[in-house]
Amino acid sequence: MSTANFQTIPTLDYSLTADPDSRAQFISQLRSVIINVGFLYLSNTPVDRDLISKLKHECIPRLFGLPQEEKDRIKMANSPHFLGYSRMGMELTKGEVDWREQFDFGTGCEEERLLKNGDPQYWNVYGPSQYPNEEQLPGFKALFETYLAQVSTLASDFLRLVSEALGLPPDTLDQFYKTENRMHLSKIVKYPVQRESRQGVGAHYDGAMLTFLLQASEEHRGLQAQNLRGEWIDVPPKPDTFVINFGRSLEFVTQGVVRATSHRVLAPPLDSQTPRYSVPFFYSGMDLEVRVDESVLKIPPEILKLRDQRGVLPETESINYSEYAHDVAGKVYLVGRAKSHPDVAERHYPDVFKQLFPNGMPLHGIAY
Ligand SMILES: O=C(O)CCC(=O)C(=O)O
Ligand SMILES: [Fe+2]
Repeated sequence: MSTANFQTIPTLDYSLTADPDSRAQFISQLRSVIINVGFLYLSNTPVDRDLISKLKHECIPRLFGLPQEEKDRIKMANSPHFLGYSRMGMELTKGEVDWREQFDFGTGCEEERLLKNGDPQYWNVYGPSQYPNEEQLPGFKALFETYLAQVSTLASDFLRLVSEALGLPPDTLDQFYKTENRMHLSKIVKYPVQRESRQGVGAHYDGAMLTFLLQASEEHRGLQAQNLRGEWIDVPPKPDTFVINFGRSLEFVTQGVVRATSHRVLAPPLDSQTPRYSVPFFYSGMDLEVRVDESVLKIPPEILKLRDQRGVLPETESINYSEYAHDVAGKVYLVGRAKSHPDVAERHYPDVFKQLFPNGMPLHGIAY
């Protein structure tokens, strides 16, 4: 199947997992993909198609069409949990502006967690989301929460398939997700046609073990993944699929068997008539105290051999999340969020901000 110098992204059919014979075929395809590509389309998932259609065609355009003052009312700078609305130009990747407007939402965590003196600051990364007023966007909160619940279940089931593809018992990776009250992060993103630069999102790795991406504008390319030769390969929207990719935490615990693949988004070209919308869901609610570098899994030699045959992962243009080599997952998450959103960090985590930005606020990270 796919090789490490992939030119296209493979599609896996989730319905194969329903039957024991075809399930084995699925697991073997998944094994090749996690080792060599680190990106796939997943078709025939149980996530409700009507729900997705409503989200794409009704909710998302209305969400971005809200009056600016209602969006600013729920701005991310209000939230120590890095949840809420970010205007265009408020987010950085590798210190450069990402030209996207977005809402960040978390799953669960309706209540604020009350921290006591001495509790680690990163416990505060979980907390309530900020939703627009119900009157302004009737039904949106309920619909999006249902969507997130369905994708969370899919992600948790998919993680078991990954364990099996690694030649391990299905529940092996569940050990990193034991805490009851955890939060997964999702975003609803708009990449407008714009003139400043083509950086929709700069080259990066994701941190969470799994990302489930809904490409919500069928007419737009833009997402690209980097193969072993360093070439940027298009990941165009494919109807009725999710794009799945794997993050640095999973790469660490699997001794590099699973590829965390560098990716980026190009903003729509100037002759586009429409913006590009997407909805990434990060299976990010790992136990905050986990040190992934100390939790490396014992992987059967025949699987390690496949990794070695793939070859060494090259330097890519992505550099982020190397902190997993020495920090607990909660700290890595906090630092990652603070680098992307310095204005939020300055307000809620001033000492983290000072460490990361000793020369003060980067040009475009100023709180509005
Ligand atoms: O919008 C997309 O298609 C991907 C976004 C992404 O890679 C991210 O937010 O981590
Ligand atoms: Fe990403």
